[in-house]
Amino acid sequence: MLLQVDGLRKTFGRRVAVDGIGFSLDVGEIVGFLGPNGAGKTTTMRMIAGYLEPDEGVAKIFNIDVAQERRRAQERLGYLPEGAPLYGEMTPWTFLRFVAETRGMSREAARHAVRRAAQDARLGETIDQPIETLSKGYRRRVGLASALLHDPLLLILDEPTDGLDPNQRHAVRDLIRKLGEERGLIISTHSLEEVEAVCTRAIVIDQGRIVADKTPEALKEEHGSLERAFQTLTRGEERV
Ligand SMILES: Nc1ncnc2c1ncn2[C@@H]1O[C@H](COP(=O)(O)OP(=O)(O)OP(=O)(O)O)[C@@H](O)[C@H]1O
Repeated sequence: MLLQVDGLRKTFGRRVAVDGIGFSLDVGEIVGFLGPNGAGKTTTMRMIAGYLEPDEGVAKIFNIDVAQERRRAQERLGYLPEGAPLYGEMTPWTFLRFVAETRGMSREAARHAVRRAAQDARLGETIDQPIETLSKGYRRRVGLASALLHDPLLLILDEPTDGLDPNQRHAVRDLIRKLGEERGLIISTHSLEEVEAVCTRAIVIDQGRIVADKTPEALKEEHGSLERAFQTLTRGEERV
């Protein structure tokens, strides 16, 4: 099993952000986290990626407990946070080399890893262009490439197509599908169309809990459409 999550729980003050989330994931699966604003998607992803400690529960990547052996677990996953920071004046090449070296790779290994990640993220000609001059779509690909540098089998992407125009969205979705062939992916999205287009499984989260975990087709069949499923399964109350 690539990823096993059991009973994850996180509170911030009196607010329960994640309230007992559990699921598992295998290679070849692309899981979409769906849910209203504030449902707990990002908090769950951050706990799985080892950037936030759960109050309760465990996440294990290839049986490695993320909270107990954070570094070993993180070597096996790539995480693209929402609005990941990039250094605008650097080119993707220098930025990715920098990230690879801060990850402890030798110069030679870093060069090799950057070349492969740039190829996997389809950076093409933009590799030598300052990041601040790139379109949002290409900047997102630079972020993706940085998550792919160490060739992880698990990828966690927080709203990877948010803010992109339809063409760029299409291109990044193609990329996600391709990456998902040999890896396990979790993406969060507010786009039901995206879930239908790329996800093999949809996990609907509401108020910190999983309220559905099935294929997009099964959700559609049960509720008539994904939109209806979303409306029925989530309470739609606005959270801060
Ligand atoms: N660091 C924090 N401190 C306090 N509250 C937080 C913190 N991070 C998240 N929360 C709260 O936890 C709840 C879940 O937030 P989270 O960001 O996980 O939701 P989300 O499903 O990713 O939402 P969105 O779709 O808006 O990105 C929200 O009520 C949020 O305000």
